[in-house]
Amino acid sequence: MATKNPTPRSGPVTGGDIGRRVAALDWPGIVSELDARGCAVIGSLLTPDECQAIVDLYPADEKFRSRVVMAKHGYGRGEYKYFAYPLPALVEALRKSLYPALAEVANRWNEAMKIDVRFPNDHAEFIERCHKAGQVRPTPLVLKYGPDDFNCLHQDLYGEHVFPLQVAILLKEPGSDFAGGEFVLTEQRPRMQSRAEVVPLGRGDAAIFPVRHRPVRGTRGTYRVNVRHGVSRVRSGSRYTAGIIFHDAK
Ligand SMILES: O=C(O)CCC(=O)C(=O)O
Ligand SMILES: [Fe+2]
Repeated sequence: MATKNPTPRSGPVTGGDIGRRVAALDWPGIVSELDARGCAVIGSLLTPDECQAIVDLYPADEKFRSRVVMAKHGYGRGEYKYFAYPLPALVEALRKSLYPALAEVANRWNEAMKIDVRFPNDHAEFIERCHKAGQVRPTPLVLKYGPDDFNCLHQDLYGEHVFPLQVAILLKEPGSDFAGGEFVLTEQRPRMQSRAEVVPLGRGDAAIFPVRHRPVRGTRGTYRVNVRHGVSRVRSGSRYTAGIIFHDAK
């Protein structure tokens, strides 16, 4: 399941190296995991220093457009903040460089699910489509969980335009920084009960998963499986994640 990035580098958190790092990933392996299971893990996409640099941004309110206290909305327990534009260089580089390979998957999936929408291979072009439709607010975010915090199963839909895949990067080390707090996906097939998958992540690992649904081939053709994601209860310590969502919000 995990595709290891062989050369994670440490160094300044500029985002300058991310494009090359993403290009060097085993994309055929990632794509075949996405097609077969709906989820793929990129091992060590970010270095520990890069993870910490994102965690360190969290208190800097000027970098964010809003803060959400999850319990207030019934979303779970814990909090998150959406970045403001311009995004930090590292986050912008991740959003831009991860997009093109995922757009190819998204286009194939939409074709399989008989959904007419197709995605350009350049993220800036897709964002222009969002902005023209009034989806102008950036969606990349940082989530922060403490003891007993959790994230209810949900889908990150923010308007008419939806890019079908998203990425979550774990920024803390399970086992030492926190316990519990597993990343969970559930899949609901038509007329069947839901099935859960726990996705094991280490610090710096990135999970790629469907925003809303994915195609699964059955005996009577391809059908849509409804997917939701969330986080189980953090048993102790502090857990942070960075979420890269490719569509913007109304
Ligand atoms: O904290 C997590 O692992 C889940 C984050 C999440 O819901 C997201 O990135 O959209
Ligand atoms: Fe989410």
